[in-house]
Amino acid sequence: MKSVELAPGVHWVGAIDWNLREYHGYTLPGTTYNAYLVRGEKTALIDGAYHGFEKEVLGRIRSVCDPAEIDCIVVNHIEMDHSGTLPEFVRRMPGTPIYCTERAKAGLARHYDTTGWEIRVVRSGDTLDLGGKTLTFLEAPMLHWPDSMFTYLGEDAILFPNDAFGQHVASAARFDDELGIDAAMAHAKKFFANLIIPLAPKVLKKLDEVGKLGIDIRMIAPSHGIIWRSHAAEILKAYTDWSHGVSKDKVTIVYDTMHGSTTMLAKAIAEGVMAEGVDLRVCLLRDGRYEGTHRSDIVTEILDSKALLVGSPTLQDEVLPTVAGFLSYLRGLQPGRLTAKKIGCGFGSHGGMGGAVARIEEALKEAGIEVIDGGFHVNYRPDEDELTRAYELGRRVAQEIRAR
Ligand SMILES: Cc1cc2nc3c(=O)[nH]c(=O)nc-3n(C[C@H](O)[C@H](O)[C@H](O)COP(=O)(O)O)c2cc1C
Repeated sequence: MKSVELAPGVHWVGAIDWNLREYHGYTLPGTTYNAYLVRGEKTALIDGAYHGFEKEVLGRIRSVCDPAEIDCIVVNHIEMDHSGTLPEFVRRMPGTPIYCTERAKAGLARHYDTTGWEIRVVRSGDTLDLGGKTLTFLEAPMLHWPDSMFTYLGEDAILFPNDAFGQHVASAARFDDELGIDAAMAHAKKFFANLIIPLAPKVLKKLDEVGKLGIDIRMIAPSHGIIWRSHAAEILKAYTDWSHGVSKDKVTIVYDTMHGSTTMLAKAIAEGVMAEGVDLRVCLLRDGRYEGTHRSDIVTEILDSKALLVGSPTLQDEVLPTVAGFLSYLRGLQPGRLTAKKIGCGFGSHGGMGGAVARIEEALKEAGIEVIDGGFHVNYRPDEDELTRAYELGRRVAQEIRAR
């Protein structure tokens, strides 16, 4: 097992979960659980990994020092993908002080039997002097759990922000310049779209707070994925842009169908959007017969789209289950919390009663999307006139976003 040096006395000692393909509703090509050793006169371990990765992390630590030499453990976030190794580490290193926030202390006790654990609560601005290396703590509540905090290593200007700026990717690359900036940004964007969107106002506030501290950030070492060594400024800017909802003139159409009528509408709308020269993604939700686009990839497309059109036929007075699942996921992510608001509308086919389009538009509003155009629905197969009206809807949406 090898560690990877970030700076003299600072090592990555994390674990690679090569085969993880799904995590809280999000598809991923594996991930890493990043833990770091910081060695001054004393040695600190920052974060950990999921239960089951103890041997891997300990093996990497051993390539730097005897685990018995660890003087303290920093828990930036209690979620089990970072704290799962903690019980075993405490068992092996009894009495080792654990530094975390007040809420983390309470949360750890809800996950593990913390009897006898030496937990020391820290607050923003508190420091831990390791002798030649100084850790400063910054509470970051709800980025992304109540217990979250960032740790800053002043001497090397390295920020350990746990999940913030992370990405789910399993690779031999440990650094942004090794993976390539385009791939690193693409993974970071998907992570932001699936986890961070509802926290956008908090991200902007925290970035402002960090900016006012005037600290130098040369490297950002998150708890998942690659370490931002050459492109720290770019990922900071990307987080600012994504939180502000900086978007392209781009429309995302998401739909599912039983017999193809809603597909006909989606395609006619798409033609209208393209006729206006606006960028477009058309995403079929998985319905078992076709390999559709997964909701976690769809929300990544929505992040930088200005408009979202959602289509479904009516099924028992409802939307199709695939569409319902997508809308539920979208409501949770709350794209309305991004500074720039998105526009949207519903469309679909029905057998006379309808209902799906109204449900879609209700859900879009609840997600914070401004609903325009009052919904577009047809009875059974759309005729030529209805397809022309669908095409015109596409044109109108494209014109509207260009005008904004
Ligand atoms: C099981 C089932 C339930 C349906 N329930 C409704 C309904 O509650 N209200 C309605 O207006 N149409 C209902 N329909 C009719 C469909 O909405 C209609 O066939 C529509 O054109 C299908 O669109 P698609 O071709 O995009 O799948 C139902 C159809 C099926 C197969």
